[in-house]
Amino acid sequence: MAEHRSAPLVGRLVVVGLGLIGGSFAKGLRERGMCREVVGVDLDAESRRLAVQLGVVDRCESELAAACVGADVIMLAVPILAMEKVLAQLADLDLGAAVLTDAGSAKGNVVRAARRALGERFARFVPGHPIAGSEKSGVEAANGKLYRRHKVILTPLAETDAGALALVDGLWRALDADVEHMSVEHHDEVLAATSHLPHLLAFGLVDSLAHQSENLEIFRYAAGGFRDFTRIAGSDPLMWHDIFLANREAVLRILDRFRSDLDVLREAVDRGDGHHLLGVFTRARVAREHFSKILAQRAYVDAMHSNDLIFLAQPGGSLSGRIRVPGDKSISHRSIMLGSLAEGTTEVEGFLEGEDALATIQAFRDMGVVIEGPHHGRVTVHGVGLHGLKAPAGPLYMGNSGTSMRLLSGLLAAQPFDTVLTGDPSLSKRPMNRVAKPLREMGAVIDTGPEGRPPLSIKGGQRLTGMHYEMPMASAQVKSCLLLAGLYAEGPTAVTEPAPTRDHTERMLRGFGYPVEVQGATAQVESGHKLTATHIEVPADISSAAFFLVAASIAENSELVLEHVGINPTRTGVIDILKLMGGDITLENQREVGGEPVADIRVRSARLKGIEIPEDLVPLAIDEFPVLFVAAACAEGRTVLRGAEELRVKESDRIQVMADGLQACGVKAEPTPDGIVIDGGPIGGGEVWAHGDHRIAMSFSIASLRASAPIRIHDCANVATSFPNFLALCAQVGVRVAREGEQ
Ligand SMILES: O=C(O)C1=C[C@@H](OP(=O)(O)O)[C@@H](O)[C@H](O)C1
Ligand SMILES: C=C(OP(=O)(O)O)C(=O)O
Repeated sequence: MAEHRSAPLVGRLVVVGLGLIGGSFAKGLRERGMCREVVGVDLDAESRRLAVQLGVVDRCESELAAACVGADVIMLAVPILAMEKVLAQLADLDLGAAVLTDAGSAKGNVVRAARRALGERFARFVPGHPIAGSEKSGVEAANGKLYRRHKVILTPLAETDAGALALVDGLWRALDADVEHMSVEHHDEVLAATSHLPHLLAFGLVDSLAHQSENLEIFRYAAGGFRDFTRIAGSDPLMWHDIFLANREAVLRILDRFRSDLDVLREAVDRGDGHHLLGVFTRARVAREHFSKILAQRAYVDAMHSNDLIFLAQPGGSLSGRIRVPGDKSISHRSIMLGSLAEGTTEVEGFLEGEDALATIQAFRDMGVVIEGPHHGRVTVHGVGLHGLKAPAGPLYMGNSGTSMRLLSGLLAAQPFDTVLTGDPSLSKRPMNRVAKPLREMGAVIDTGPEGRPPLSIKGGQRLTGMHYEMPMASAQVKSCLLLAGLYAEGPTAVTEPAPTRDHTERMLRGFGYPVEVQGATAQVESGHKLTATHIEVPADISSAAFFLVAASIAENSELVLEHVGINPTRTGVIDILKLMGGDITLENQREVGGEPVADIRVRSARLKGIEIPEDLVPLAIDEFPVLFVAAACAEGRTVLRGAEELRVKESDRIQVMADGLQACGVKAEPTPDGIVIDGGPIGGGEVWAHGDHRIAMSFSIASLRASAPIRIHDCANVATSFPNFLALCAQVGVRVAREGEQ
């Protein structure tokens, strides 16, 4: 590959210290033609000889003074405790307008030394730290690409010259590093925690075991954990000795904090407190997975590309086979919420391992609940009882999940501690007054962002009073929110809905032994009872199955069985609507599992026709409309939807976004304030935008089955919120959609 070359940024670069770090900096800039000349200085003659031989530098000098003549940039890459001496030597030289920078792993002491030594010239010193260690060392290991996609932290001070900073920043960027600027203090704290403390523990553990063991015999058995944990104890002792002396204050602060956590762990082991241990271990494991993802992304996601995950759907195809789509999202959320508030241990099976349900798990972990899993859909929730939640350390992040935020707001309004609920950009646009207002009527103290949007700040320690609330819109989230608040309120809390909505909360409360009275459109609870842990089997999500119900209906020669799908009558609107359109759908093997009806659903290709969708079916199919619009586009004649304004406040404005996408594919689709009018006809290919809405992304993937050319769908990452294995199941049954570039 041709090396990327540009006009030289600097005339003469001097690199002091030709180890891995300095050598790689010199070599990378030299290879890219960023300097007219690169001069190396090192005390070691062999390093100097090798540096020239390996093309790391143009020439070498043994004396600092000789090397620095005419220098434009001087990089100090010497051991950190040698920095002070080199800086003092530099102070005696005439450096003209040269810019100085360094690559030391601790910044506080280098900056102090530089300020002392350089006087006026301190403004031309740009402190830096490339985070790119390697087990290799020495100039022989110098690698011009070492810094590619690695973080480089610059810690400029108030007096640092802006031009000098821009120059050093530009050099690192020329090496494809991700440059960040932060304060000296922040740098040293962060590095003490993420790098210095782990090294101290690794060195300390190996040494401690080595001198305790009489004959070192134990190391013969020290495979796995020991080897992994102590890999970094193989690092350069002299270098680390320097780092700990240089960053002493920050290391001591983090070490003290860790020591007190370690004491708590010790006490838990001593007391046989498995609950505490499990709490620490499960939280740590999730945190570790989270970090690994962040780290992996750094390695694979090119900074040039944004986060736009594109699905490319190829035209045509037919479906066959039997599949089970992932667990029901609504039921998964509730299993964690009620399991956490129950007394005893709740086992959940079939749990949705999608980001929305994981956000709910994380929120309860943040409030001190020990939750094991999910592992292959199994989750174990160690309930803390209705009054056992603890104050979280920071805001609870709900990601993309409206259900998490709205249901939790009811529960949190009644807790003794304050909470703040935040979400991603999509959730941050969604209306929260629908829950905040009635909760305030019950005595809750809640602040929202502008126009009733997140974040929600909920004040703890309020006494809630039950009430009878007539909901202005048919929303299971609002109903559930108020019922959860009602578990803590004085007197009965009743909610009347204008039309039936999903009743998973009512069913599951009963499953946990909590009395719920339902009369007609009104559900009522009263405080003073308790939840008792139970076993929950989550059926497959009919909202996810819906994509395949439509897919197998519109694609020719298709027959598909969707196994173990939840067919709670408050959720089956999609089946009713497809049947009204002429769909060939049969329910087999109907049964009840843990209080929820379940069936295998067989669906075959059918000639669909347009219909006027009965308004009473709207709340029963609320999440399925995006894909039902695709069915309408493939149907003969006109389909009209009314009374569905709620679709405008989901993860996206689903009426507008679907209309835009269908139109882009040549379909006649006219949005109305509360619905849409779609005339069935041919579907072309096209470029569409999912606007971060999982259901839009999946709907256009399905539309491709009847398209005449590929459909390119932008912004699909959120498919993982509800249906993480969507693409794999598509491939399994014959829908030809994949991430762009992976076909
Ligand atoms: O209670 C629930 O689990 C849900 C209720 C519905 O929202 P609304 O109550 O806002 O209609 C639905 O759209 C959402 O996906 C899940
Ligand atoms: C509306 C949805 O979810 P939520 O409100 O939980 O974000 C959905 O999944 O379609």
